[in-house]
Amino acid sequence: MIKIAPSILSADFSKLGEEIIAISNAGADYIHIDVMDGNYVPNISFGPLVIKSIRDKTDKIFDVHLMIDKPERYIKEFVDAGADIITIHAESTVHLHRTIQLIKNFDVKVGVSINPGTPVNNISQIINDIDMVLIMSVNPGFGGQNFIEFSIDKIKEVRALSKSIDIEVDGGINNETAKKCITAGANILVAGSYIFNGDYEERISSLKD
Ligand SMILES: O=C(CO)[C@@H](O)[C@H](O)COP(=O)(O)O
Ligand SMILES: [Fe+2]
Repeated sequence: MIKIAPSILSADFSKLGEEIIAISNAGADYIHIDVMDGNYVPNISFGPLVIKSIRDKTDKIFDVHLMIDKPERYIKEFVDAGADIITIHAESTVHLHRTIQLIKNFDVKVGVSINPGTPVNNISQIINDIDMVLIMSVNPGFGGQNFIEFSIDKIKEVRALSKSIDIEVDGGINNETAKKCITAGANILVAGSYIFNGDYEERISSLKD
């Protein structure tokens, strides 16, 4: 089953609540929430207070993608804000294994993401401890970038390590790149600009098809 996770980074922030409701009604499986600290990535988005304020707009899974340095400092805040899945970057913490255990101690799922320049090998040691691998198919920080083609090989590599793990792909996803990702073994697709720049329902079903 392919799941679609619209990234609200491309939503209209002036009416975020309405956007969450619209994207949920259009068939989103997850709501992908990009948290950026202006340090780990060269952009600043929003934090737990904003997430909390939209939590009651939908029952969909809140898929929180933390692009922040030392995410171990804020896990409790994101759990309290309503995160269902918390994904941290392998490059963002010195103590990856410890931070994974910290997240697992709360009742939420844990994902680990790797940037385009990070080899899959960097997460082979912890892959059996986590629920999801998030392959970044652009350099993190901004929506609307072009898909990096070698991400396809990385998806295949992760799928070879685990038949059952969730593999999410994030960055430059459209109906063409989606096909390649799914064929390579991904089962969750994040899409921001592709979905929010069109008819939400049509775009979500074109990704699923
Ligand atoms: O995490 C990120 C960017 O760092 C993403 O979730 C983007 O928001 C995806 O945007 P598109 O590439 O689909 O426009
Ligand atoms: Fe993301």
